[in-house]
Amino acid sequence: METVVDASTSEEANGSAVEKKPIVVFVLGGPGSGKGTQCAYIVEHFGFSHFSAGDLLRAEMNSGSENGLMIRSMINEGKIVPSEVTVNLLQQAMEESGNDKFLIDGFPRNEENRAAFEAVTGIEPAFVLFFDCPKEEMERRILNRNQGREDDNIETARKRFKVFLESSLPVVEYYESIGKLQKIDAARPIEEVFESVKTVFASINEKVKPHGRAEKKFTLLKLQLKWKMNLLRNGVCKGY
Ligand SMILES: Nc1ncnc2c1ncn2[C@@H]1O[C@H](COP(=O)(O)OP(=O)(O)O)[C@@H](O)[C@H]1O
Ligand SMILES: Nc1ccn([C@H]2C[C@H](O)[C@@H](COP(=O)(O)OP(=O)(O)O)O2)c(=O)n1
Ligand SMILES: [Mg+2]
Repeated sequence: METVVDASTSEEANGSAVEKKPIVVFVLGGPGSGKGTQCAYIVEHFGFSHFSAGDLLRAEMNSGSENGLMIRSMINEGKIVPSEVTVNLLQQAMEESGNDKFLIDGFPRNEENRAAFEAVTGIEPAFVLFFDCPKEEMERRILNRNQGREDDNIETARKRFKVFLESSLPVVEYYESIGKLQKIDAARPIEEVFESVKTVFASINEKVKPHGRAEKKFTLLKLQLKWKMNLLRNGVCKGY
């Protein structure tokens, strides 16, 4: 499988200026495949900021915001929350982080998520990690997770698997078709899975060198400006 790295640089339309772009890695896999677990290790070893779309949605749901009830009912039905909400939360978290290397976990979960993120931020992932795990193993892990999540019950888990097959797998296949997918066998012990993950990151690390402090700040300022311009052009949620 080919690894296509958006090597954090891109040519401007006029071909002259070379701009540093934030590095985004999407982390996909069925519910319970081990995305969050592996992301914690990646953060430790490779200096990324980790944002789980599900965690951000749960925080929003518990914050008493006007979207709270809608988010809760979607999550408990195993459905995917409208991209407008999720992309906003991700964008805000990225802006506030001060980092320019992001692991986006559990996103994009459908084509709408994928297109909205790209339209709003103008960012395409450097590559996409996909944790491949049999359904029975994911089910076991979810039922043993013990994090007090309302959606970690057998009925909701089955609905989530169905949504994963119908809506998320096509996105995984899309990234495979453009050579950006890094598939990892997730049905092994945590340390073994991480060995494979490390190999993927080590091989791209040379090209995805951390930016210096000044560069980071400049990249972030440019990013914020670009997002604001995208918002002006597209409206807050039109064009999704
Ligand atoms: N490779 C693994 N083998 C066994 N259990 C795992 C493995 N990876 C994660 N787990 C456990 O499975 C559950 C789901 O993992 P998590 O990282 O939350 O998955 P996801 O974010 O994909 O839903 C957690 O309780 C976690 O400790
Ligand atoms: N991009 C996303 C990510 C999660 N959600 C909602 C729907 C998902 O079933 C829940 C839980 O997602 P989360 O990634 O935390 O779940 P897992 O870690 O895969 O078990 O959140 C969403 O609507 N859109
Ligand atoms: Mg998770």
